[in-house]
Amino acid sequence: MSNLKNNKVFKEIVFTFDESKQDIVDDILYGEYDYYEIESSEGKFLAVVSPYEEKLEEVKNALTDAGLVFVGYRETKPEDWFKNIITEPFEMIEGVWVDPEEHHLEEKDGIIVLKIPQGLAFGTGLHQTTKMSAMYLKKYLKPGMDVLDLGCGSGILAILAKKLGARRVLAVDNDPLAVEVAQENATRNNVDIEVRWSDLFSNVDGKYDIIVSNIIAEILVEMLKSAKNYLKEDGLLILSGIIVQKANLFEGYNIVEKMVMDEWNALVIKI
Ligand SMILES: C[S@@+](CC[C@H](N)C(=O)[O-])C[C@H]1O[C@@H](n2cnc3c(N)ncnc32)[C@H](O)[C@@H]1O
Repeated sequence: MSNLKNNKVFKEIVFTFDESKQDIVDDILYGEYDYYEIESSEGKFLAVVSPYEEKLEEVKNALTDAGLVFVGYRETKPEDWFKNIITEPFEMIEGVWVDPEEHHLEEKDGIIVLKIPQGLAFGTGLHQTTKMSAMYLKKYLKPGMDVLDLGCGSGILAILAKKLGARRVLAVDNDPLAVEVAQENATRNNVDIEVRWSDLFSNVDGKYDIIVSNIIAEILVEMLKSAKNYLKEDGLLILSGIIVQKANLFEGYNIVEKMVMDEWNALVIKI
């Protein structure tokens, strides 16, 4: 686990839980904040946590404007923050296991094991949007391909891409903490991938057979405007993190394939 977590206390904001607002909540928080339900004797609550305190104020206002009722602040240590999260290995998608706590699973008979501890970056392998991206990587990535993971979070997809036989893998994120965590996870998984800070393509070089990007719909649409410059001929985009209501933002693109899990869409696009 990142040394950034040691002894650190994080601020959390707590709201009353309102199931009817789940889509709005996902739309505001997805990809940038950790958020989870708390059950207590007084009912259900929604807690939002971020290593960046100033961002919490912004999100507090956005959620209040969306009609959620703010209850108060709490302090949480990573041990508490992560305590509801799975520590046992689990099969993220067929043939790909995630081992959060070094259980030393063996990679045999074509099984891939990703060692990804629960951490401060998104990408534990539990979220539908990560799973759909992983399924498409498994389907479309052929050994020797070059892959860009744009918005790498924990680095889970970049590490998977390398283990599926990719040649060059570049993983970028605009959150410095994610860059640090992804670097640590690359070392932990003993894979040779490049990890660096980049806001969309600002620090990306080269051309790729596959660009995989699991970010919110609006940012993906922005990304698509210049994606062609970073794709090889016949290159593909694997996009995920698209909430169903925003799928229409991708009308007009050449959609090769589409998958839906709960309220999330993933698309394979050719441009
Ligand atoms: C939903 S997480 C995806 C993490 C991981 N790839 C996965 O699929 O589980 C989205 C990531 O995109 C990053 N991100 C958001 N906007 C970005 C931007 N403009 N440029 C680069 N990364 C961005 C966030 O910091 C976050 O780590």
